[in-house]
Amino acid sequence: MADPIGTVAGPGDGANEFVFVAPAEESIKTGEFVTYTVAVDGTDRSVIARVTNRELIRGLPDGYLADPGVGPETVAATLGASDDTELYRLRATVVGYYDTDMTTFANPRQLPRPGTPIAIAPDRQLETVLPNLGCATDSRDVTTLDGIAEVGWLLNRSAGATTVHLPIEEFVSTHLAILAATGSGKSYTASVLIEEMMQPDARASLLVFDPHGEYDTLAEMQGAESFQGADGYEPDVVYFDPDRLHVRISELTIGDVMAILDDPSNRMQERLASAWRAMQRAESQTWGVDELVAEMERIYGADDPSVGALEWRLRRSIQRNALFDPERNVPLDDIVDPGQCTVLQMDTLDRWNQQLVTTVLLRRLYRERLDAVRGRESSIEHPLFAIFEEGHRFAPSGGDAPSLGIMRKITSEGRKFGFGLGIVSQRPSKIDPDVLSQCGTQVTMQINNPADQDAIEQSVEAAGEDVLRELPGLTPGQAIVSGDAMNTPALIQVRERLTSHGASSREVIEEWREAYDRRREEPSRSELADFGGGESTGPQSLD
Ligand SMILES: Nc1ncnc2c1ncn2[C@@H]1O[C@H](COP(=O)(O)OP(=O)(O)OP(=O)(O)O)[C@@H](O)[C@H]1O
Repeated sequence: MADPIGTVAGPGDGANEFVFVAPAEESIKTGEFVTYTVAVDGTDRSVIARVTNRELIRGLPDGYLADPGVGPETVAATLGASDDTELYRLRATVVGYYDTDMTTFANPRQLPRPGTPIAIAPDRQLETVLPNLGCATDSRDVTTLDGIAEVGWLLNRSAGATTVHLPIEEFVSTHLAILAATGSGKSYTASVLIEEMMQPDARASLLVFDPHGEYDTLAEMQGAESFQGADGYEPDVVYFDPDRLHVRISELTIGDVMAILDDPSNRMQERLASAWRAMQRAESQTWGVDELVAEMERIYGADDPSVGALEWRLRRSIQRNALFDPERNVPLDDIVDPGQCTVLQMDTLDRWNQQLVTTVLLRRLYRERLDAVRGRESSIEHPLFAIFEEGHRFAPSGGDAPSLGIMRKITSEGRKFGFGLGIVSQRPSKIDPDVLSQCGTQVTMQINNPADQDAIEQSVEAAGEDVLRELPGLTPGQAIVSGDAMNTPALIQVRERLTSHGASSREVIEEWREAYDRRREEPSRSELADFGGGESTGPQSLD
């Protein structure tokens, strides 16, 4: 065991809790991982525990400290106190010992006895056992493993001392949530994970649904040396701009059309549904509003008033919306491929069109994955991972987005079909609770809003109360990682991106000052007029 830094004093309040005492110079922070040795069924086990609280139990008397002009060392020297005058009482919760057969933590079912020495858990041990990497020992060089994502390092340790790697397979198959207040580093962290998934040892097939155009700089991965494989691999980053995002009309369901037409009457619904079914049975699936209206007229007659009203609505809502097309859709072959990250740029589409294009695309992708897994012909023979910036927009808790149904289906069943979702959001309380609670791995960053904190507490079961208490105090780039990809939650500093960050907020003051300087350097209108330039109606026009 490493050098002891404290000694167990006795049990704590909770069943898994104990208290230990340590001198001040050890400066152990809450969230730190400590270790002790205990015999379990005759075998010595190295147990890990998380520090949850610390309080000063003996320090210099307040009366002496009241004078800010006198330093604590002087007070201590005056009192004849030695260096260990300050003592801390720390509470810790037992995480467990690493069971190499189960490759996760096991509960030792006993607390350390008073007097047991406590040490800081070694970096190498934590790197091996904190994330769910399935290691067969409790201390190995995890950097040599394939398919892992280096996300950052333990926050309580010095920069880079204890790196944290997440198993990519785990978070892509059981879904991921990245939750944080605006400006706390959500898209930064998502980009770090994307970079890791596009490395030569993972070669992921990724789709990024980007409503704000925040992922433009991922293109830097192409051609960058750190992304190149020995066999010539390099990631392909494909941007799909809004002009290329189309929904083929025949791919809409009758439910989508009813929602698009904004509450048609019962009579209209009946007419539309029978014509729609007839069109879907037709051999050619490249039909538009004209063909659909002709079918309704064939069934109900050209004079039918409901058909007339429907025609008007269909032309206004579908035919005049450039998103819908009788023929064109988003070719799946163009957007999914191993080693390819496709960014669907939706920034110029309104929210409704963003939801519609996403709904239809997700349904198609899901169907292809279902066919692939069931042994039927499929155009997507490999697993997929789709990331949603503004995730609450596509799976809102109010249930009013057409995309919600397919998002729920994929989060509840996608695992079986190799289709994972990553939800990025600044409003966890606005995400559908079913979708959020199905996200097996969570990266949670600074959150101040109480409603959002509650939503996290309810859905992110894996992160215990004591860890979630840290949320308001985090700064940008700091995160709690919990869930399936971890054996126990940990507080981390997310590493720096390899590509540059495209979503930084603008430096307003700097931009004002620069604009002011530029303006001062430009000759003024009257100066231009003096030189015979500009559009002055001054003396020259009088000539
Ligand atoms: N891990 C990190 N390392 C260094 N800087 C970071 C890190 N994470 C975030 N930042 C800084 O914080 C800023 C905000 O991050 P980011 O753009 O990801 O926020 P966001 O939560 O996505 O915000 P928004 O909701 O506005 O999109 C970044 O521009 C970057 O400067």
